[in-house]
This record gives sequence, C-alpha cells and structure tokens, in this order.
Amino acid sequence: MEEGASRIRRRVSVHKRTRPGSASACAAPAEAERAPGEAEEEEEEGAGARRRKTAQPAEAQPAEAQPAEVHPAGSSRPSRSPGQTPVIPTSQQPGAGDQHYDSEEDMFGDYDSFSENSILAQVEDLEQRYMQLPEQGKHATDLASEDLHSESIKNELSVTHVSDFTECKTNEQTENQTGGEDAAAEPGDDPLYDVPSSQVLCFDDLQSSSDDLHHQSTQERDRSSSSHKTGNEELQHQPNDEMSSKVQTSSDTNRRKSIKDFLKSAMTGNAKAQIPVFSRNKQLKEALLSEEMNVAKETIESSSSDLGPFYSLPSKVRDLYVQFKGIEKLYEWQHTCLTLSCVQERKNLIYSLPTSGGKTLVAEILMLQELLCRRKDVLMILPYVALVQEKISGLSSFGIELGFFVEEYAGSKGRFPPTKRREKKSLYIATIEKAHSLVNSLIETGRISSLGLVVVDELHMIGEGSRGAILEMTLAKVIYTSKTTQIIGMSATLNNVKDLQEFLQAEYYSSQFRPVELKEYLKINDTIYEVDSKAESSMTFSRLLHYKYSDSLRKMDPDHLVALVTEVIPNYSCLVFCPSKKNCENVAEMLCKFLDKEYLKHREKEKCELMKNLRSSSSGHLCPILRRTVPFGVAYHHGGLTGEERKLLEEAYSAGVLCLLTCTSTLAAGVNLPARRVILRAPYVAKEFLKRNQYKQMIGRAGRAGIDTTGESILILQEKDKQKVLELITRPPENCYSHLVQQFTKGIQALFLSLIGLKVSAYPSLP
Ligand SMILES: Nc1ncnc2c1ncn2[C@@H]1O[C@H](COP(=O)(O)OP(=O)(O)OP(=O)(O)O)[C@@H](O)[C@H]1O
Repeated sequence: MEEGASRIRRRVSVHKRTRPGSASACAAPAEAERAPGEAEEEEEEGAGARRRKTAQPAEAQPAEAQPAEVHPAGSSRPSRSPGQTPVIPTSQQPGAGDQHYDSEEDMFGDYDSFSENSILAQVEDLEQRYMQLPEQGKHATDLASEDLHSESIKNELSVTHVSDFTECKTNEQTENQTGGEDAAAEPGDDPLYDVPSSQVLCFDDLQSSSDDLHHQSTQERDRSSSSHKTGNEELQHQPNDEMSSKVQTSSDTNRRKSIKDFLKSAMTGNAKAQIPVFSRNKQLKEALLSEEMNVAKETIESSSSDLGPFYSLPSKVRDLYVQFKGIEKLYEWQHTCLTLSCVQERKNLIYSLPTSGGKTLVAEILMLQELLCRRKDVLMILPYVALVQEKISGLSSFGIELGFFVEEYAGSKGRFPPTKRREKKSLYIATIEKAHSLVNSLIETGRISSLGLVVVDELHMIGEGSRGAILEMTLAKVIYTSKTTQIIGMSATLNNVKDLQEFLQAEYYSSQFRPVELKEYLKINDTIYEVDSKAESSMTFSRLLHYKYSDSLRKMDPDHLVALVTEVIPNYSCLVFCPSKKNCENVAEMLCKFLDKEYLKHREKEKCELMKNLRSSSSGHLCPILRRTVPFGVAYHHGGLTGEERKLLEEAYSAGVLCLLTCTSTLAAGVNLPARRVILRAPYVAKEFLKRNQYKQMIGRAGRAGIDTTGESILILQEKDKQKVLELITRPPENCYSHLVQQFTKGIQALFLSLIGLKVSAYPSLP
C-alpha cells in the first residue's frame, strides 16, 4: 500500500514537473543524466525547492521587472508581490496574467497550490485515505485505481503532449523500480536524453502551427493516452508481472524512438522558421513546412565531426547559420573581434556597436566555442523575459544539432541548482534576476567553475536602478569566485567604458558599423529636420509635410501622425513609440479613425484570421480596441498584452499582415521586429524626459539588417522641448554608475549578507 501511494505521488510529481511552460520540462533529460542513486534525492530536492519558492526572500527568488516600466525611466517600477492583484490590461479577461512581461506573476504560475481542488490536494487526500484504510491489498488498490481514473486527475494527466513524453519517462521509472529489464539501461539510451527542455517546449508550439505535425502528434498523443491507461491499469496488478512488463517495455521503446525521430525533425524545422510566419496562411505554411522538413532531414543525415574550420568550431556551425539565419559571411568587424588576441586568450571583453550592428553573432560564436570546444557551461544574461524567450527559440535548434542543452531561466522557469550534466553542456539563458539566483546556487554547491563563460547583453543595464545592482552583484560574485570564467559584455550605448573595464578587468572593442543606414529626423510643427552633427544647430531643414488636414483631423491629430504613417504603410512597416500604455491604445484608435477605407482591403483574409486567433487566445473575448484597429492593419503592443496576444501580434507584424504597431519602450530592447520608419510620439517615457540610451534603443529598431534596406526615425517635439531635444541628440550616452554603492544601505548590505550566506566570506573572527 505504501508502495502504491508513493508510486501515485511519483507519477503526479513527474507530471507536474513537465507541464508545458514549466521549467521542469527539462526533467526528462535531467533524470536521464542523473548518476544512479541520485534519482530520489533530486526528486525530493526539486520538490523542496519548489516549496521553498513561496517562502524565499527576494534574493533567492527575486521579482523580475516589467520592461515597460523599468526600462524606460531607468528607475525601478513598483514591484508587485505574489498574490497582489495585477493591473488588468485592456485586452485581458479579468484574472488573466501577463505571463511574458511580468515575471512576478509568472513566479508561481507553474506550480499547483494545495488549494482544495488542486491535483496535489487530491493526491494528498488519496494518500491519507490509504493510511486510514484498515484493510490492505485489493481494496486499497482498487481505490487508488478508481481515484486515479477520476475526471480531474485524468484531465491533468492527459492535458498536454509534453506530459505524454513525461509519461514515457514515468512508465520507465516505474519499470526500473520494479526490476524490469530496463532497470540497467544507461541514461544515454533514453530517447529523450538529448532533447533539451526548451526544445520540448518549442515542439509544443510547433505542433499547434502545423496541420501535418498536428496529425502525427495526435497519433502520438493517442498512443500516449493508452499509455496512461496502461500505467493506471498497472496499478491494479502486481508490479512483478514480468510478461506484461516486457511487452510494455518494448512498445514503449518503439514509441519513444518514434517520438525522438519526430521531435528531432520537427524541432529542426521549427528553428528554420526564424521569421515567424502568419500561422493561418495555409498555402505558405505548407510550402514552408515541407521545405523545413527537407532541410531538417538533410541536416540530421549529414553528421559532421570535424573541428576547427569555423572559428574553432565544426563547419556544421557555419552551415547552420546559413540555413537557419541566412548568414553567409561574417561582417568584417565580427571577424576582427573574434580574432582579437585578447579574445583568443579568453580575456574578459566589452564590445560596443550601434544597434543592429550584429553584436549577438559574435557572442553566439564565443558561446558555442565554450560549449563545444572547451566543454563548459555558458550563462547568457538578457534584460527581459521576452528577449530570453526569443533567444531560446533562436538557439534551440543549434542545441539539437550540436548537442548541448538550452535551458530557460526566466519567469517561473529555471532549476536551482541546475541539473548536473555528465556529457552535454548547458547554455543557460536567463533574465538578470534569474542569473543572479543561478550564480548563487552554483557558488553554494561548489560548481561555479563549471561556468566557462558569462555573456551580458545590454551591459549598460548595470547602471539602471535595482536591476543594475543585481547584475553588478552577479558579475562581482563570478569574478571573485571563479577565476576561470570569462565575462563578455556588449551594448550599443556605453559611455564610461573605462570604469566598466576596470570593474570587469576587461579589454574593449568598438566600431561604428551599422549594416543599414539609419537617418534621424526631428519634427516641429509641420517641418521635418534632419539630425546633422556637422550643422551648427545639429539639424538641417529637410521638408514640409504636405497632407490635407480637415479641421476635425487637425484637432484630433495635432502631431500629424496620420500624415507621417501614411507615407509608409501599408507597404512598409512602422512603429510609433508612445509615452504610456494608455497613449498607445489611444493613438492606435485615433489613427484608424482617419485611415482610408482602402487599408481594410490590404491582406484582409489574414487579418480576419488574426482576429479569430486573438479571440480564441482570450477565451472568446477580443479587446474592443484591437477589434477596431486590426482590420486596418494596426495594433498596439505593450506590457499589458498576454503572452499569446503578443506572440500573435508580433507574428502578424513580422509577416506584414499588420503594418503599424503603436508601442511603449518595451519594444525598444532588442526585439527583432522590422520597421522602415520609427516615430517617437514625444520625447518622454511616462513623464520622464527621454534619456540618450532610450532614444538610441528606440530609433535602433528602424532599418534592421536582413529585414530592411533602409531605416529612418522621426522624433516629434514641441517648440518648448527643442533645446532639451537638441542636447539629447548630441550628447553621449549616459554613464553607468554603480547602484550598489548608491543604495549603500540596501545594495552593499545585501551583497555582504549574501556572501556570508554563500560562505564566500565569513564574519570576522573574534579575538
Ligand atoms: N554577418 C551577418 N550577415 C548578415 N546578417 C547579419 C550578420 N550578423 C548579424 N546579422 C543580422 O543582423 C540583425 C541584427 O543583428 P543583432 O541582433 O545581432 O544586432 P545587435 O547589434 O545585437 O542589435 P541590438 O543592439 O539592437 O540588439 C539580425 O537579424 C542578424 O541575424
């Protein structure tokens, strides 16, 4: 009976850890990699860690910041503690959280509470009933079986196909524990062994966007659901029924093999789709899919083991860049940077280039060198959850092809300490706060030296409020505790580089290269000026706006936004940065009131499809503003959108179905969305005057390499702000100053306490 109860607990526990969107979807490979005997210990540790989450102080499970509010002003936004009511965005149903931009809401999202109807509560209850039963044996087993078949648990166990994969694992574990033939199998034999968690999640996404794949996966699901049944039936028999165990084992193996094959080809295909395709464009989708599958097949078939031809990496890496990203040749600066002697010697490095200069590729090659050649783990730190997710989907295919794990540390995702890998190395992609927790856990477990490289994107964030302080603490700890860990920082907007170099003990490389020319303009009244650093006033007259404004239009649109956007859309894309979320929505609505009805005809079918998808993503409720604006190819984009809405809108915008997004500065932090023209509605973020860094990041969205051939930005300003704007466009980026020091009582104290807690330093001993 005890055995039965603990088996039920195990089944549910494993299922929970592998829910889609849960960090623990990596449980499958993680378990496969465990040394014999570690299994139970890790399971307990994981559960403990999850429980601890609710009680841990900010440092261990810190709240992540909401980009829309933190990034713009450079000041910390009011943090929302778990359980506190979120602000309900316009587009959301009551109670729906913003999973992508507000990590705090994510923090507990993946873990069932012990509330009355939760699955854990039911299992607890079930166990209690076991304990209380006077009679052992059949009756108890029947009860267990009956309860496990109860509706809610059945639903939980069959809710996703990711859980189906888990189920394979679960069955296998059960068999191992009952002395089945698989008990001695090596972890490497497990077909899910080389599937990183992120890729399992990507697979989940892929499936929903492909009819063919859906068909196949439905078959898998059907097979798996029969596995649930078998698993549950198994509870009614004695576990040492060898015959049935063998049959089960062999059918499981076949099934797992086919899942592996399918998963691998599916994921490679997924990675090929770098520029998201509007999901319901069936014709295009089918053509693309078959092409992707061909590429995937060819790639898998051609195994290459040569080392060296591409910056010390296998030539396969170069091929993958061509296939997945269309990058055939490195820019000259990229080559120079990668071949710098300080880089070869693995010294720390800071490099700085304008937005869209191709900084990420250099970092990626260095990360691959570390993972594949030096066989060390790598941590990549990005400022926002959305950027982490973008990077995860971009690099997962590389992980599959080249044999390393890509692990997400953002929102509720991430395992502390990370799973120890025997063979393959891990690329942790983390937000600032999760990176800090990860580094703490590696120090605590004496594994910090397993980290070969730390890459920090948007290094200038180090000077931004409490988030900057956390980043600074993280890097300080790495520098102090691991002499062998290399640190690379990159940014488009650095000024006091010497200070940063001193802090990171780093070399510096910079270039002004930008593959696509970006022209900057200012608009005052109906005159457009070009920013010209050579001119005495820093700007020169460019042109007058010619657009016939009616009285009502002039009243509604004093800034001539309609005139500016209609010069570009619908054939080219346009981003309009607005100072606040509300303003984003208002501007989108206002524009659509005055757009010609002709705009409704542009890609009409796809826009209808988008509306349908938006509606079904929020349980039938479509935001009334989007309902009015999407038919014109216009939408707003801010931190109040749900993750699903954001994804749908971004995809539609990338595919050209939407041609205009009104957005907050959320979008300025490196998200790769095309814009021929970027308009800054005002030189403000909320009520704060724009900073140079923010200005540069926003205008940097225009003219992206590989997407656009030219780009331009227009900053709209009033006469009263002219002087301030002229200073803004001419002055250098803001300096980064330590916020650990500025917030002396909080920052430094937190660092000291943390170092004592981690046993990096100790209290001074008493004489
Ligand atoms: N050598 C190359 N050839 C062609 N395209 C490239 C090359 N290197 C990078 N790119 C492409 O240029 C675009 C911008 O690159 P990336 O995002 O790395 O720029 P960045 O410098 O990091 O910009 P930001 O500071 O805005 O984040 C990407 O679409 C990338 O795929």
